[in-house]
Amino acid sequence: MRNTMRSSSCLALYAQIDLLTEAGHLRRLSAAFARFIGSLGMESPALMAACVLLSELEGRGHSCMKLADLSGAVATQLGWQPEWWRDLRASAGGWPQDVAAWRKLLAASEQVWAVGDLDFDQPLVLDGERLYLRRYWRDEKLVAQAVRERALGEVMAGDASSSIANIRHWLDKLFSHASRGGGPDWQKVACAVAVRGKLGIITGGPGTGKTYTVARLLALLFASAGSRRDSLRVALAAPTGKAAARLKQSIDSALEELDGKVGQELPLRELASRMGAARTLHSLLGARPDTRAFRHHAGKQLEVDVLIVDEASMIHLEMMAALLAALSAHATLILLGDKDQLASVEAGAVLGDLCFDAEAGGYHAETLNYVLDASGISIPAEYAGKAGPIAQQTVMLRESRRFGGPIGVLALAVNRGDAAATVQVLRAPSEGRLAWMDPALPADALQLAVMGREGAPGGYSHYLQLLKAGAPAEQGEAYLAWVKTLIAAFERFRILCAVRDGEWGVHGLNPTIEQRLQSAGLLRRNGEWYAGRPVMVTRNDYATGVFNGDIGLTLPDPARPGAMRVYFSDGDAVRSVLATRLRNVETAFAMTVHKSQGSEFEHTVLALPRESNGTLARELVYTGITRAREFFTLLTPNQQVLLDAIAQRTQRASGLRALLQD
Ligand SMILES: Nc1ncnc2c1ncn2[C@@H]1O[C@H](COP(=O)(O)OP(=O)(O)OP(=O)(O)O)[C@@H](O)[C@H]1O
Repeated sequence: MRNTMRSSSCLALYAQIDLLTEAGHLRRLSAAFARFIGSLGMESPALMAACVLLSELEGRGHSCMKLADLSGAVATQLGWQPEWWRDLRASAGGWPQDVAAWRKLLAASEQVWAVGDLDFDQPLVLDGERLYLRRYWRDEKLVAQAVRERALGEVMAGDASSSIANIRHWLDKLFSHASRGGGPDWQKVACAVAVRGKLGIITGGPGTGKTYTVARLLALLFASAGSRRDSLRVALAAPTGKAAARLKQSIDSALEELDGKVGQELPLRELASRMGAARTLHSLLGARPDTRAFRHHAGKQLEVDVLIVDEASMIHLEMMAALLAALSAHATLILLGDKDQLASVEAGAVLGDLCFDAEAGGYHAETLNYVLDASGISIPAEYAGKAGPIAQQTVMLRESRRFGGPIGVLALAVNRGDAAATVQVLRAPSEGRLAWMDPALPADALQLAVMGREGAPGGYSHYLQLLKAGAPAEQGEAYLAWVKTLIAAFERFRILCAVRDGEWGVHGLNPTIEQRLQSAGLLRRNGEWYAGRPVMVTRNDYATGVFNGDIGLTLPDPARPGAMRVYFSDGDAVRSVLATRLRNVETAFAMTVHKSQGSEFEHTVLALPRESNGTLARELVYTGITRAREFFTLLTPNQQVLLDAIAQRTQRASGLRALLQD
């Protein structure tokens, strides 16, 4: 009886949810989630609608839903058409008027734990004016508490004055040059700040020297470790294998160069040789098949003293919570990343939240005095302020060493949201560095794939011609050297898409590029696994050791005539898997901007779709542009989509920022 009554009040809503799901506007998961919550207690249409919206927002990376957004902003966040929103509201019958009414309704629901009330482990959590899935609420609390404790914790153990003198000695040695722009040397400041506590956050755009700085920070940490120097355990990690390999390579070469500089005083080369390979966060934490739990956690922490994590913008909330739980209180955590890049695909915008004050600085007098003593640098008064504890341990690098020229200017204009300047840079002469195809046709993308463009020739022919020239006759090392050359040539060019579906999405472009390369005589497709097929792994596979986002090239197996293997670059090494063993892969001539994070290509092409779907934002365009090392080409079938994207910032609902600032 109760069930029938319960369901009948929600019949119209469920019918509407089903319609929206069938039309592809809702994830099937969202409807199932709402029904599941409904099965746990009294169903009310407004609660069920809130569940559907919360689940949709989670799918877009939001860790919670602000009740204030239920008056309409949610529809914009989801990129919904006005009529979908209108129909959903109408089918719910009454829609709570305001935040207070929503709070009252949710707090009275037996499926919701209103923080402060008795906790029955309900699946939904109402914290102030935000509604959460319980695990995200828990993760936000954990991350906030752990980073605050680190930032507020012990600074400068031992005899502080002698420690500071030692830091000053080493910083002067490691940063013997003057800052180029005449302003403070933020790289030196970043090292001083990071070495004083258990948390250091270094953010900055591409080429601002994050890795350059962290190599010096590492030397400084060794130098300040005193008698513990020889046993200092340092681990390097990043969200993807590729980013981890890049981090390791850059740190190794920077330490090599520094070794000459520091001389006998610090056996840097020897200390660095004990560091081991950089790992993905999954591998560092000990991911296990078929479970979200890691081998390392609060009860079995990582055995490291210093953990350096690159590309931190890609770390999602759940991963950051797991990482912080697994890191002991005595260990130093250094996060590197570009706060303005796209946030993780999964929920959370952790680096963005942590770096909220990074641009302004917001340094307390205590921080300013410490930096002056430890580095001799007087941070200008405009960066003084009253920001929270995390900001005191955060430094933004502001001068790009590598990323000057038109691409750098374009990235800055987009990052500022300056549409006029963006169009101006795109239209200005750039000696071939930049090209803007507007309005673009899919044929332009195909042409770029086959031969590049004027000023940036090649496209995918770079590696396909090498492939055509053939493998060396010998197997073994000679074959692997050839594979490495091919992978490096493939990595020179890439087409990035803002979306997955449609003619301008990866699903549309990949098959047409394949066909075009074939008709140009650059590819010989004979079946699914043909020589030269680039693939991206779409799901972690522990059996074959390949992970979501890994990119490999399909090539003949030299040991087995007729068989194909997929070769993945692994730092300096190459590993391979028999092609037929790879189950979750897709062709990767075109890939999404999201998946391109942590990679750079000599020539990057960014293709925007014809229609704005409301979710394209500035961070996506900025991330796409900053994947280009030498040449950038923008394809816009409709210029307005670019302008709309630049005008829109990704605002992910999260309570983390507020928790960090308390
Ligand atoms: N202070 C400096 N003096 C001289 N060269 C520098 C300095 N800082 C950075 N560089 C050089 O600038 C280039 C870019 O630096 P680096 O790779 O560290 O930047 P990054 O911020 O880590 O870039 P990415 O965003 O690609 O990770 C490197 O070649 C590096 O050696």
